[in-house]
Amino acid sequence: MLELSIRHRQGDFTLEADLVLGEGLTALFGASGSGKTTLINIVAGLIRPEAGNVSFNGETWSDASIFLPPHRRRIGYVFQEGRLFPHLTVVQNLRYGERLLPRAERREDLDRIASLLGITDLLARRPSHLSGGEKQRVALGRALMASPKLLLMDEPLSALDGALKAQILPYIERIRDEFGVPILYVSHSVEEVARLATAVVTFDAGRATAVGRPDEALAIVSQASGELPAGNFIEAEITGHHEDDGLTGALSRAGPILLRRSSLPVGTHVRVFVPVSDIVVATEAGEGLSALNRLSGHIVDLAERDGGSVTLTVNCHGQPLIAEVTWRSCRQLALAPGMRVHLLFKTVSIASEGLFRQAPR
Ligand SMILES: Nc1ncnc2c1ncn2[C@@H]1O[C@H](COP(=O)(O)OP(=O)(O)OP(=O)(O)O)[C@@H](O)[C@H]1O
Repeated sequence: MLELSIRHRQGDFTLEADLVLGEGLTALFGASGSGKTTLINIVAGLIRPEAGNVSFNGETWSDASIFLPPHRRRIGYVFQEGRLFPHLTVVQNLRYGERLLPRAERREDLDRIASLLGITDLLARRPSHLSGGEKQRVALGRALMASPKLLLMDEPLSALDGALKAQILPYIERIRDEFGVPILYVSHSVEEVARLATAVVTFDAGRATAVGRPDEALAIVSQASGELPAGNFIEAEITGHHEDDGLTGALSRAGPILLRRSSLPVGTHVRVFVPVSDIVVATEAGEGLSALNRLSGHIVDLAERDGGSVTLTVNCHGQPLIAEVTWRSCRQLALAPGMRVHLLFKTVSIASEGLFRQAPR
């Protein structure tokens, strides 16, 4: 567990963070210049914070009198561009990762890591003979070879194009799921956060805030980034594939959901993205509608927005969902906090890119 309570000023900018981060992958998300890299550098021991403490699993890394240098923290660091050593082969780059470790502490097996990352056939090559995606997989392998207690990834995919990113994401998922090493992951991409994060910290002008559940954080993140329309991320588990009509069923806390046919196996945990604008609010469960998805819950919040609309937050059995209606609909339906409503959306509102596979729980 990483505990961080710090304040650090650099020029006109001040970073403040009071965080407790556990297992899994914590995404650090925020606008450019909001302090994500500064936080990563403080954790890595590259910056000593002006005030406060950093500790990991009970060991103090930084306080008023202690400042552990980076190599004593056992951290793996993966940068935007892999920063491989050009004169070393892939296998030598991987071995370099463990050079600072005493022999007795070398836990990682090179063959296992190479096979996990799909780089076994590349071991004899030099970085100049690798693609961008292959280089980044080697960089991940080198970080793992150091048997790190914590992995820091600072936008590891941002230098890659969309297709390459999609190839690397499953490897990062495997690291998250199979290594049991906590990961701090800086990203500007909602898609990466939706797919990878088990926790989210948002950054706003130097203020770092842990946001409760990832699905709530993602609603904030997707709105802030403009990358996706405002939407809901519903956590669900694939329950079955309906061969007769080509649909896939999933079960969320809010109830069953029908998706377009997916190739994900039964039991897979997913986050399902449903755009706010695709949700229809009804006070009665009507018949004769084509929308296959009908979830119900109680209104917990009504917030007026610019442009004559109202944002509703509905608690559907513990799954918060956001919908937007016009003021006119809000008045006509007499929507008010505490009222029970039904939320309808079409299966086709869930794009195949809006289905994000999750770590098993
Ligand atoms: N050495 C420094 N001296 C003074 N100001 C600095 C220094 N390093 C960074 N800053 C400022 O601190 C702020 C936070 O920078 P940081 O790199 O942590 O942001 P970030 O959220 O990682 O941004 P990006 O997403 O663009 O990488 C910025 O306003 C930056 O200009």
